[in-house]
Amino acid sequence: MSQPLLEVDDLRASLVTKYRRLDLLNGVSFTLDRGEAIGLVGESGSGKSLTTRAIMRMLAKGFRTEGDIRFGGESVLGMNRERLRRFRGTDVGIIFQDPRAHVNPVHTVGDFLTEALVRERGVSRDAAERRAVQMLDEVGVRHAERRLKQYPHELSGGLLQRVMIASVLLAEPQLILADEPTTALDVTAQSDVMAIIEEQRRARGLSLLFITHDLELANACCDRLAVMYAGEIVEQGAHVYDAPTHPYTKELMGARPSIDERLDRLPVLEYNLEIHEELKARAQA
Ligand SMILES: Nc1ncnc2c1ncn2[C@@H]1O[C@H](COP(=O)(O)OP(=O)(O)OP(=O)(O)O)[C@@H](O)[C@H]1O
Repeated sequence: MSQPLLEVDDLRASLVTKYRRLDLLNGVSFTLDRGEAIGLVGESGSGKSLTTRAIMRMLAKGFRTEGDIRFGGESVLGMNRERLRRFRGTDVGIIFQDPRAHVNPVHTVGDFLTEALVRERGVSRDAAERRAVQMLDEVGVRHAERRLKQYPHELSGGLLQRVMIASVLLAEPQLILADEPTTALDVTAQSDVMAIIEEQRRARGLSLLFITHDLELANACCDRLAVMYAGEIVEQGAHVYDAPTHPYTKELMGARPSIDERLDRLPVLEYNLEIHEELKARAQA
């Protein structure tokens, strides 16, 4: 069998202060193959974001990380500063919940999209702009050339999230890490943005680590689910949604929104049509 792209093995994170030690991740283990999507699901505070920050070595000072994280067989915890920069900037693309918190408000969309290409890859400004326009087009941003001249505050949240997706794809990563990428958006933008991430990921054969509290959305987009509770993965696999075994997963299933709400939120993709048809039939029954 080929080696997984990402291996997380007995990951532990604790916050150590002068007076106490808080164990927040208690032995998280999972693997992600090339081209595979895994949904890391759990309620607020279960440890999803800490897990992703630990993978990216972005935990704040005071955290102690133990365990093993390998990317393409290489230890992430052993990466030197330069390698870590490439890991974060090129190997892995991160899409965050709130795009506004991750763009410089005084830089244009064009500057944001072309900066890394020009500075890190030596691409000429003209060529970088052409690539940016093409990528915006691919993620469904119309009037792309005009958008390059605009500032983030001139764009809606959904549009800005598409710009973030374009910027991630321009770096040609192998893994996309999406941390609640649609939570801050309105319902229509949510399903559009998720559909774009999914289309692009599948077209490019990328792996996806999708962090969400939304079990249904994760099930619609991912090959496997891993359910987190209190800093641990309590259950994982391809059949978690259809046949949950852990009481906490069953509880999460019970807390799902109504069928109508669920229909609105799911991205309408070809491979999801079956789920939509089933939900519609149940709504009409
Ligand atoms: N800097 C910190 N100091 C103290 N506790 C922290 C810190 N960061 C996270 N925690 C705690 O770690 C636990 C896991 O947090 P984490 O942010 O990973 O949860 P989450 O599942 O991503 O939730 P959410 O969906 O709300 O982001 C929570 O109990 C949180 O309060």
